[in-house]
Amino acid sequence: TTVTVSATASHPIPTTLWGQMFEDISSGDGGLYGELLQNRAFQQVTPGTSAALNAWSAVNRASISVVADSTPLSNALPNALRVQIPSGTTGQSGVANSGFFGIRVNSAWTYTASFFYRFPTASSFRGNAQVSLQASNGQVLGSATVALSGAQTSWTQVTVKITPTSSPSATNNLFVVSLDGAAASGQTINFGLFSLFPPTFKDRANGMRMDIAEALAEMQPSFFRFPGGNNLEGQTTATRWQWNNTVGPLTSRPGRVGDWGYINTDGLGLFEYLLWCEDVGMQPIMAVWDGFALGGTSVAEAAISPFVQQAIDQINFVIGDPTKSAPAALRSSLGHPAPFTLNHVEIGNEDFIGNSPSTVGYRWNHFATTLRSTFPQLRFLATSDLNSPVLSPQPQEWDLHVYQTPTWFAQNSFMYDGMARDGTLYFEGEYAAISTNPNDIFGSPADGRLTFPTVQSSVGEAAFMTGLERKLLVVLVVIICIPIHPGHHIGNSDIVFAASYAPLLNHVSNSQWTPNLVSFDSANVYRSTSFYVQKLFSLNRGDQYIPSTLPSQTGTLFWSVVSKQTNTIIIKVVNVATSAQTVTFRLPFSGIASTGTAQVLTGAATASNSPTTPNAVSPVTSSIEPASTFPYNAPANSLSVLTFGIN
Ligand SMILES: [NH3+][C@H]1C[C@H](O)[C@@H](O)[C@@H]1CO
Repeated sequence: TTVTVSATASHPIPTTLWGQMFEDISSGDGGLYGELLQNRAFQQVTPGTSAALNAWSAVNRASISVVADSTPLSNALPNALRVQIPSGTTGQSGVANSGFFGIRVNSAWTYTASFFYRFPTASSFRGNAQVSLQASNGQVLGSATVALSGAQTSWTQVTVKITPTSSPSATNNLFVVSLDGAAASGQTINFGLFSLFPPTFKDRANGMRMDIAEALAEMQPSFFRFPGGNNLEGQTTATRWQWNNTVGPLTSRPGRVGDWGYINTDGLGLFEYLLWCEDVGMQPIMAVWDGFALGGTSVAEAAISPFVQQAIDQINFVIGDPTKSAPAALRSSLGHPAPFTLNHVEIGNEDFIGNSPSTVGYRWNHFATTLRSTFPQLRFLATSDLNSPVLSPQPQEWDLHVYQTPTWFAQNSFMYDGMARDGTLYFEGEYAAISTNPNDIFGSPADGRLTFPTVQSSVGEAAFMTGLERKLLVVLVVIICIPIHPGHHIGNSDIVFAASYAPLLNHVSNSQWTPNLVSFDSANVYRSTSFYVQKLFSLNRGDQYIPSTLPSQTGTLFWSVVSKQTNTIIIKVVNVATSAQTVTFRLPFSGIASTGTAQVLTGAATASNSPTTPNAVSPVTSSIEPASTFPYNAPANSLSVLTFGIN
């Protein structure tokens, strides 16, 4: 295959092209969000049930139960953990939390632990609670003490620091709050809102788990879509994600039953998402709920305006003027008086699911009409099927999703070339090769579903991504006597402004969806082969697109050429075949450097990075010798990023 590369760029590469899609799908609580305790505040549980005690256990004969406290910690957190220390107990007695399928104990870290407590009945008890991290055999790995008083009948919070003395490799450790059984014999204490945080990314209070945050930041994403995805929608209108329930003190956050089968604490809330975007250098692509819940209910047209108002308030929390808007004033009071960066707001999620198409017409109309007139500087994304039904007002931007086979992705890198050129922009908001079975994309692993990305699925995605990066061949309508300046183009600009793999992140011990870009357990982060593809594209995105001979749409070799600051050329070559192939580039540039680098991701088609083989496949860097006629031998199942200087 010979590829002729143009001497001049045709388009700028949108700075937002590569980024991340996030929702809490075994990825927020117990994952990116730094809180290490599961069910820390007994949110959304039914007192007296065993489910209410999820992740909690009694230590040394204490009797424990979740109660609806007669004087609740807050309106948002009505439940308390009642602990009764039995009479005649010797040794430490109390409660233990097992975390999210484990708790990593690291002696290099200082943990911050806290809880609220009150004595429902005043007592003469004065004594210490021991707050500790313990191995499963009871060995104390780190601990601190805090004085409790039986005179304390109203809620009060205590906080301690714990620096473990060892770093066991085992993660089946426990967080324990206990009292001396003899001293506390017969005492009853109510506890609420426990918390255990390790150090966080950029040391943010209520922040992100460092190793996961660092892995995500390593990809240098330019945007972050949140809060969903399905998890925006709620199974019912009442359980939808509501921005105002996710901001302010944790005692004001009731949590919600999420859309992936577990309770969300909403400790990772709108303000944390926005600070996270700033910390990583991403702009938000923020969704607002648009009147459809996944259980199938749509808000009636006549009842929709309060929900439109809630979306206005959510947007004003992000960008409003604190002197004019209460939500903006709330943002300011939380420490961010300046507006956050926000350019794109998505209205709903997947408004093609179930019966949502039957009501998306009026729902979109009300949300888009009102929001566009309220915030003319923002662009709003539709997420229904493209122009089906036809929406009014016409969407400025669409979020399209595709989950398919590796072969589909390899053969559909021209998907956007046929899109109408009418100024509409596209966000490929969710895409991933998730199954090798075209007849059962969303099936089980036994039926072709991937548990982790494989080299084959990742390379298929890479082929597709060369198409996202490539802009439509510019059809230059030469208008007589209007000189076309080199580098300028008329008729068409890039139409894909953003793309993100989905889902981004999952806990391997409790997945709701596979495969994912990054996986983790309580102590490790697993970067998938698709993560490396995303990272290679993101870190080598260049700033100008350079046209070249088009690949064959159904071939097995794909490429895209970009330039960076005019003096660097980056060629991405994808070979989805199971044998190596040579592609010869005809390079018209002057001053081609004699050496350059190749970063190559390749391996056996079914190879994956996983907990058992965490580093099976990662990019390997070697040198290349580019020239005006430059043959490159692309390995089987590979993405190669070739970089060299020109002048
Ligand atoms: N069903 C997928 C589509 C939806 O938007 C996401 O929540 C799911 C996983 O990425």
